[in-house]
Amino acid sequence: MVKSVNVAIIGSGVVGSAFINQLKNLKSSINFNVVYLARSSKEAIFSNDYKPVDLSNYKTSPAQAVLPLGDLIKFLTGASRPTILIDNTSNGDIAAYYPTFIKQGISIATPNKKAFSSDLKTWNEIFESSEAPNGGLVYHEATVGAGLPIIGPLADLVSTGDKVEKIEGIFSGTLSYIFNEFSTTDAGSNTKFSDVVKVAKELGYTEPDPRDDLNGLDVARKVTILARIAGFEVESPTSFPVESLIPKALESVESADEFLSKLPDYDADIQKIKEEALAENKVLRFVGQVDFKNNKVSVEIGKYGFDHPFASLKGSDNVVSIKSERYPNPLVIQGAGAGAEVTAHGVLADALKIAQRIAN
Ligand SMILES: NC(=O)C1=CN([C@@H]2O[C@H](COP(=O)(O)OP(=O)(O)OC[C@H]3O[C@@H](n4cnc5c(N)ncnc54)[C@H](OP(=O)(O)O)[C@@H]3O)[C@@H](O)[C@H]2O)C=CC1
Ligand SMILES: N[C@@H](CC=O)C(=O)O
Ligand code: NA
Repeated sequence: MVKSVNVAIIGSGVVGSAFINQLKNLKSSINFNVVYLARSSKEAIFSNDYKPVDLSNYKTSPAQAVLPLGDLIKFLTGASRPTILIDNTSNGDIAAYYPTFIKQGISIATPNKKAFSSDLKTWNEIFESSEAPNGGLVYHEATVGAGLPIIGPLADLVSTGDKVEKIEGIFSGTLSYIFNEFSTTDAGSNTKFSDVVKVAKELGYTEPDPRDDLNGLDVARKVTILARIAGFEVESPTSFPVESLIPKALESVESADEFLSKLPDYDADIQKIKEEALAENKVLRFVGQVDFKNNKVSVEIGKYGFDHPFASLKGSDNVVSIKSERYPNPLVIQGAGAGAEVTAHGVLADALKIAQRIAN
């Protein structure tokens, strides 16, 4: 008999629409029955008899108001099959509801960092609920380095007894792209910082509001997640030093659009820092670090010599180096760390792993 799982998808933006497309073309022995699709924060497609949502025309199909989260849980647990919730939003309220979903036996696959990088209490609640009998499973590989295999391998090292000493890397696809384009070894380059920020947004690398990348918080969230997996009890992503690239005068600007329109006025400031680095034969890179020996977690802009591996990164590449007892020469993982397709495949691969464990 063919095994099946029910799937509820929230969000059809940059990552969500790529996810839906990949799911539509998935060849699997397990049947993924999409019973709920919130295509925006207002509209959802579902029917009370759990009829599969037609993914070929979800953008135009008749829709209803999205279900409040409590009602969504009732709807999903009312079905006879196990359910995977795919949260393709960056919404904090949905993230705060994860423990409730999991306690009700609903599994989660998501690229949304919010739940895993807020307070430590929520982190503990999520994983304790997941390990309890009948708890839902939780996979979140795409919360760090998009589809790159970082969380899985790090968790495997730790669960088999390795001791992590240091994790260091470039964890933002957006900031990698921006600095790879803006701060190069080429003294003749006249690329403007604000122009590259706009391109990074157009390419789908940024958070819905690019200020969440530029203020360092997105990197701080990823560093928090990796530190916690490695056993470092980080209280929150604001409990350690995080450098921001937002000009002081623009900190209180209301909208992302207004911020982007005013950013060119401050190009000269970051241009000066770049030129100072260039005079020392160095480039600027935005780096996160967890250093167990020195009990230090940090997120900051640094200067790196032309021959440093960070200096030759391309595009939106992330690179993470994990130094441990077993890997005194660090384990290094590198590749595209943002973008619709690479993120969606990370989420879909997680959904497949869950389905293989729970489908019936
Ligand atoms: N883009 C990338 O390269 C990567 C993204 N991620 C993560 O993936 C997630 C999605 O990012 P991205 O696709 O770029 O973001 P988008 O803004 O493009 O998409 C978010 C989607 O979620 C919807 N949404 C928001 N709140 C709700 C809600 N309460 N109910 C239903 N739908 C809702 C939005 O609808 P509406 O427009 O109506 O608000 C929109 O469709 C984020 O958590 C991000 O951090 C992770 C790795 C890489
Ligand atoms: N905005 C993020 C998206 C992935 O997490 C980034 O640029 O890395
Ligand atoms: Na990843």
